[in-house]
Amino acid sequence: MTALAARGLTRVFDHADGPLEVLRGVDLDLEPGEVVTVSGRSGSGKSALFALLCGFDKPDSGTVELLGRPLPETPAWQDCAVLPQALGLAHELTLAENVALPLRLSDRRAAVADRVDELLTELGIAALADRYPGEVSYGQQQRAALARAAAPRPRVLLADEPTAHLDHDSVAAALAVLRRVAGEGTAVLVATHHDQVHRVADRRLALTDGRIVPA
Ligand SMILES: Nc1ncnc2c1ncn2[C@@H]1O[C@H](COP(=O)(O)OP(=O)(O)OP(=O)(O)O)[C@@H](O)[C@H]1O
Repeated sequence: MTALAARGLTRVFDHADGPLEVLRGVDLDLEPGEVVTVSGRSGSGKSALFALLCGFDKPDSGTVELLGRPLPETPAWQDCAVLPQALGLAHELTLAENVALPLRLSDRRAAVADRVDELLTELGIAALADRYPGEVSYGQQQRAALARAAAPRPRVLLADEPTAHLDHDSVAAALAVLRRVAGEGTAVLVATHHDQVHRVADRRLALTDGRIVPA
C-alpha cells in the first residue's frame, strides 16, 4: 500500500502585496521502504508542502492520504513522524527523554531504552544523552530531533532539511539512520539542498513553480 499520497495540493498565502501561490497542484506518492529527496530553491515551498503532508496545515484544494485513508487532523506519530526545520525539541526534557517521548506516548514502551541508546549512539550523541537541548549545539539538537522522529519506526518520516547544520561525518551518520529506517519499512521524504543527501535517495524530486517534478 502507498504510504503517503498527495493529489493536486494547492496553497496560497495572503500577503500585504497580494496572494502568493506557493503550491499549484502537487502530486506525490511515497512507497514503504524508499528514501525520496526533494530539492528546490529557498522559498519554493518545501516546508509549506511538508506542513500539508503531516497535517500541520490544510491545503486550499487537493487531498492527502496516509496509509490509504484521508489524513487525520492529528496523525499518530508512529504513522507520520516529522523532523521540522525548527526541530521542535521539548527544552525541559533531556535529549534521551526527547527521543523516548514518542515511544512512551505510543504502545511501543517495551524497548525504549535500547532504541534510544541505539539511535543516539548511531548519531554520535550518546555521551550527551542526559543534557538538555539548551546545553548542546544546534547540530547536536538536530541529530536528537532526527532520533526522535525515527524512534517509533514510523510508517512515514518527513525530514525538512535534516542535515542543514551538520558536518560531513554527521551527515553520513544521519543518512545511515534514514536508510536504516527505510530498511525497516518506513517511507522517508527529505527536503534538502545537500548533494550528499540526494546521492543516497532512491528517487530525487524537485519543487519547481509550485509543482513536484523529477530532479
Ligand atoms: N504561514 C505562512 N504565511 C505566509 N507566507 C508563508 C507562510 N509559510 C511560508 N510562506 C511563504 O511561502 C513561500 C515558501 O516558503 P517555504 O518555507 O515553504 O519555502 P522552502 O522551500 O521551505 O524554503 P527554504 O529552503 O528556505 O527552507 C515563501 O515565500 C514564504 O515566505
